[in-house]
Amino acid sequence: MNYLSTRGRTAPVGFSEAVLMGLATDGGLLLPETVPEASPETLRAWRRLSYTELALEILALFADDIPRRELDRLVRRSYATFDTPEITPVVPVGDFFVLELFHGPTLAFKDVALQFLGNLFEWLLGQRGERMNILGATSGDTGSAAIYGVRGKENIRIFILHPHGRVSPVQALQMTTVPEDNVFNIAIRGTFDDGQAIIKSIFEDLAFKERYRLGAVNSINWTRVAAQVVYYVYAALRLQEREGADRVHFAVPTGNFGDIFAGYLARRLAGAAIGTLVLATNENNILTRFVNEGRYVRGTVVPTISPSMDIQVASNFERYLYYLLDEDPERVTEAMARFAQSGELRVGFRAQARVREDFVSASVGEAETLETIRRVYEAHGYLLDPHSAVGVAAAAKCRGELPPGPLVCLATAHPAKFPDAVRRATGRDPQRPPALRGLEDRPTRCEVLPADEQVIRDFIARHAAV
Ligand SMILES: Cc1ncc(COP(=O)(O)O)c(C=O)c1O
Ligand SMILES: N[C@@H](CCOP(=O)(O)O)C(=O)O
Repeated sequence: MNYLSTRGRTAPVGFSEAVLMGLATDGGLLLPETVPEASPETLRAWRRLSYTELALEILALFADDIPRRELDRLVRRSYATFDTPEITPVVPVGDFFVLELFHGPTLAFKDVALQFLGNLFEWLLGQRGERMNILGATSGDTGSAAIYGVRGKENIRIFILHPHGRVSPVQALQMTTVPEDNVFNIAIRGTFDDGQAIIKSIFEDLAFKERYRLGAVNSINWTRVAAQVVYYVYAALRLQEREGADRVHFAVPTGNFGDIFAGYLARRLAGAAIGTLVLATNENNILTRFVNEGRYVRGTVVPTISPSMDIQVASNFERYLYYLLDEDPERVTEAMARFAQSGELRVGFRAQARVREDFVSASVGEAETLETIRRVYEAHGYLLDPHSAVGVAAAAKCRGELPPGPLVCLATAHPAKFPDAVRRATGRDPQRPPALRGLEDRPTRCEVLPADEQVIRDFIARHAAV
């Protein structure tokens, strides 16, 4: 399988190169040259597979230059760190289902891809006798999941930028209490969008990227998306088996558009099993406005009680745009340049109609999020974190637009990562799982720096392994 850039000016590369390249050399994002489609017979056979077996089948479609035995070993090792053999259990809650994606080491959906990517990086670098300095930006969850994915790995150092004071206290502690000296935390005085813009700009400086052998852990990296496709297919097949459902709908709390883009690809891969995708946003609702009005207009980031979704410029939107603009890299390049300049991007009526076929969308405010946590807890004894609650609330708003069939709401983080919001909603503190106990008692390491690209470059130059 070859990977192409959304901007068309990077020579096609194989999977391993794509993993190491991260951002395409022309500043675009890598995509497989064709999206594989599973036949009805294959989907039926996949129903019998465990999560790890299914992950192997799906990842093998994308990672075809990794020997299958090695891929199998990497997949098993990655998911052995989860606290349930189901990896991503599908749990009934009233008249919908929750897909619990928080059973990995840092209690958020990011672990599903980042445990795998950490092991994959280590293996690829070991094969080549190379080292890597990872550079990432986080609004709270990618950071700790990436750090836990590579902590202590010999040939890797990791630099994570998070917005100072804009992640939850638990998220900050998860990142900054990791003692391994290959981990560097940087709290920038700015937003996640500032951090993401800085890292993309640094990756675009190919001489710097090459000199410091920079790698990406954000959903810039194709592996992130590929590994997230698995749980959509897994949940849909489980419910087809258990409920006799034809098609399963998904509600996805969305920020950087990585998770729902994985859902979009899962539907292309397993079209017969996956129905409508509900794109759920908090007050930072640029994507909802795009789906409902066809205009993608950058706003100011508003801090919310679902801080990991406090994003205005959604990185993976460019990957979706590539398909929307008929896989024409010139049009994507032009559209992205226009957006960078004016902060606005519009698509025509035909494209808008396609968007409406791909997604339904609603934006959810703070009061509705809290009310959803309270209502679901009181009615079903199930505690949602505020991000997952945005998904559940948006799905309720869009219910009339969904054809018949089971609805699965993605639970993207454990409620204990956001105890303040949960307490406000329900009057009780979520129980802390063992992974979070004692965090406050550990020493922290973090550098607070301005959101300034040159300052970040200097920091990397001082601490990177070359
Ligand atoms: C808990 C949680 N939910 C939802 C999201 C949104 O996911 P995405 O950025 O892939 O759209 C994030 C951040 O990525 C998150 O950390
Ligand atoms: N919400 C994310 C933002 C970064 O998204 P990514 O999927 O591109 O890594 C986070 O928790 O950091």
